[in-house]
This record gives sequence, C-alpha cells and structure tokens, in this order.
Amino acid sequence: MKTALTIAGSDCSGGAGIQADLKTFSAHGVFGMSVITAITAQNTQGVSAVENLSAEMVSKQIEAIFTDIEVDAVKIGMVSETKIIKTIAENLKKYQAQNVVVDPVMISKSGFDLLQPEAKEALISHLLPLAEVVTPNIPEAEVIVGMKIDTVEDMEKAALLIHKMGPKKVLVKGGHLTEDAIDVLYDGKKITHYTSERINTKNTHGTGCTLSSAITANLAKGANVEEGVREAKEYITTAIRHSLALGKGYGPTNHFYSLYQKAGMLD
Ligand SMILES: Nc1ncnc2c1ncn2[C@@H]1O[C@H](COP(=O)(O)OP(=O)(O)OP(=O)(O)O)[C@@H](O)[C@H]1O
Ligand SMILES: Cc1ncc(COP(=O)(O)O)c(N)n1
Repeated sequence: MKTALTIAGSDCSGGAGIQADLKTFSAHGVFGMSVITAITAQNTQGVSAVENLSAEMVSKQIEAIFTDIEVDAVKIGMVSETKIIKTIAENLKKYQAQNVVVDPVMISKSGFDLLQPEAKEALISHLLPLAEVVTPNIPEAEVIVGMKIDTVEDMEKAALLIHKMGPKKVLVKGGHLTEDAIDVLYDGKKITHYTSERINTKNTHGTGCTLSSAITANLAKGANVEEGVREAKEYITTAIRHSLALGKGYGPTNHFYSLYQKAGMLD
C-alpha cells in the first residue's frame, strides 16, 4: 500500500488540519501517517487557542517514521514557529523526502493567525524550495509576493513570482475570488487552469487542507502533479457540494460522499 505523511496542526473539530488530511488519505486508499506540529482548540466558529509542540518532539516524530517506513509523499500544513519550520526542513532533506506538497497555512478562515508573523520568512526560505508543489490561497500568495491579487491574471503573475522562490510547481487557489472557483497551476513552463463552478455554501472549513492532501495522496500513488491536481480538484468540489452543516459557523467538507455513494450507503 502507498503511504502519505501529513506534518500539520491538529483541529479538534475535525474539519481542517491533521484530521482532514487523514480522512482525505483514507478516501484515496493511501495509508496515512501524521507528525503533529501544534494542537489547536477550534471549531466551526473560530480558533480559541494554539499550543505548539517542541521542535525536538516534531523532529522525533519525523525520525520515528522515516527510520522505519517508506514514505511515498509528504504534505506540510500548519507550522507556526520558525524553529519548527527549520527542524522540518532539515529532517526532510536528511531523509530525502519525495513528493513534498507545501500548503503555506497562515490565517484560519475565521481570521486567527496560524503562522507567527515573524516566521513568514522562514516558511518562504526553508519550506518553499523543498516543494514539488506549493498551494497558497489568494491571501497567502499576496503575503508571499507582496502584491494585491484581484483577478485570474494577478493569480498567474503571483504563480510566476512564487516559482522563482524555489518550488517546482505553484498552484494558486481561487477560493477567495467571487466568480467560478479557478485554481492556477504554473509548472515552470506553462499555466494550466482548473475550473469548477462556485458552490454557494458557507461550509468550506478545511478546503485548502483537503485539496493539498488529495494532491499528496495522488502523488503517493504515482500521479504527476497535473493529474494529481485534476483529481484533487474534482474531489474537493464533490466534498464542498455535499459539505456538512455541522456546528454554528463554517461547517466541514464531506470526504466520504463519493465512497458512500458507490457503496449505496446514502439515504
Ligand atoms: N465555494 C466554492 N465552490 C467551489 N470550489 C471552492 C469554493 N471555495 C473554495 N473552493 C475550492 O476549494 C479549494 C481550496 O481553495 P481555498 O481558496 O478555499 O483554500 P484555502 O483558503 O486555503 O482553504 P482553507 O484555509 O479553508 O483550508 C480550491 O480548489 C478552490 O477553488
Ligand atoms: C490546524 C489547522 N490547519 C489549517 C487550518 C486552515 O483551515 P481554515 O482556513 O479552513 O480554517 C486550520 N483552521 N487549522
């Protein structure tokens, strides 16, 4: 069985972070593993607390996995502190990790800082160069390149600028625009658009985590980035279309809709 590792924060409410990643890996038939960087207390309405693990504990978790199990792909999500970012980069180089997907998580949908402002530079200089593909949303791309993004053409410009920072490929996600949900991939040579209709729902907690872990699962299974992003976009669109009105705020997406449908388990 193919394996995928997520290095990210825990979301106790299950919609984003490690929990979303592991559900996505399972739904893709990939064996999921996790290195937890931080514990968050959050729900569909907001984040109330974050506690980072020590860099040593993060390092020990990575070591435990890589010294024992073959890792086919790695996703990096929320990492809020400079010293944890540096530890992850050193370890992934040491163990020659393949198929690294970096989701540069900065602010939660509810507006809470998940990346310490002083750690932004470390994320750019230590994690982006390790990435097979980096997947910023529009506000994250704006922070990384220091320009305002209002149109798909702006997303393309940002993708080209981010590519110069070292990742092999860049996917700028268009969830924050208002028309169709258009994501822009730049592979160093050409731009590809992945478009779906915009689904009218507030239940989009964890969409970015889910998309990046679906890409990771697909890379683990041997897909190239273009194929991996195409399938992941279909997966997230279905998961948003059938998203769950759980909680009082932004509800989570539905990871297992397609599987339940195939198994005839839906009412
Ligand atoms: N309302 C929507 N309808 C259809 N697709 C959407 C919608 N919102 C987001 N998407 C898609 O979901 C994926 C994730 O993009 P988004 O920009 O929401 O990421 P994000 O802001 O990092 O998510 P999060 O921070 O919630 O994890 C992209 O493929 C985007 O196009
Ligand atoms: C642990 C963790 N990782 C990532 C997100 C981003 O997801 P969202 O923007 O939907 O809040 C989050 N809220 N929590």
